[in-house]
Amino acid sequence: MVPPLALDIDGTLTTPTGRIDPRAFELLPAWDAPIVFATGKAFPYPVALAHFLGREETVIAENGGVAYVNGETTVVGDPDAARAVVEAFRERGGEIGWGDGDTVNRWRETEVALSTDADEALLREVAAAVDDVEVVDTGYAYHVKSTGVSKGRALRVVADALGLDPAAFVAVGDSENDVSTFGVAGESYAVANADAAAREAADEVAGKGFMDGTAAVLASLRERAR
Ligand SMILES: O=C(O)COP(=O)(O)O
Ligand SMILES: [Mg+2]
Repeated sequence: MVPPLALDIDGTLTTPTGRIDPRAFELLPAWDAPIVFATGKAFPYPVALAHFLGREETVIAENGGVAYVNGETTVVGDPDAARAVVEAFRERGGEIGWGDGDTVNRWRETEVALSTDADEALLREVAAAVDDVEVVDTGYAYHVKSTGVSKGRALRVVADALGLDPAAFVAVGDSENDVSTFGVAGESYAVANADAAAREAADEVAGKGFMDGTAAVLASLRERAR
């Protein structure tokens, strides 16, 4: 039996230019165990991915602020604290950096994400003055979120709802927002493009980056299950 998976999206299932790698559509629909899509993106993104892969919509969004399993949504964290930090950042001249429309934050319920073009030093300075709020750099965005919220915590909630031991999961990811997942899953892999925090936390670093790395991990898990 192949193991259940906790898969990060950006940097892990994508190409270096941020598209979903087409191999996701070959490898994931037939995976014969639960897959949890665990992302920093807002709730609709992993739901849509699962939906269009024909998988159960079992997802962790907003770095653990939102979890969805068996039709039930769990929301944790303090969005007001995160929004207050971003408001103070703006008052001091900072810009979120997504331009008009901002679909990145439109459906976000528990945290705020800023472009990597945003003034990181100013953001960190403003956030440091507020209790229980932190800035997480995924390489794709700066996330302003409650400190207690993490993908790993949410994975415990989701695994419990699925009747699985979190340690039964194999996790694959690429950045500091995956470190908590790696701590909860029984086995963890950082893809080769991963940041230092993810590489350090993972049981193994894949020889290849992005979906090349993830596909190799999945192939070896399938091989082992034979
Ligand atoms: O939204 C981000 O910043 C990163 O998303 P990810 O957790 O799927 O890599
Ligand atoms: Mg990622």
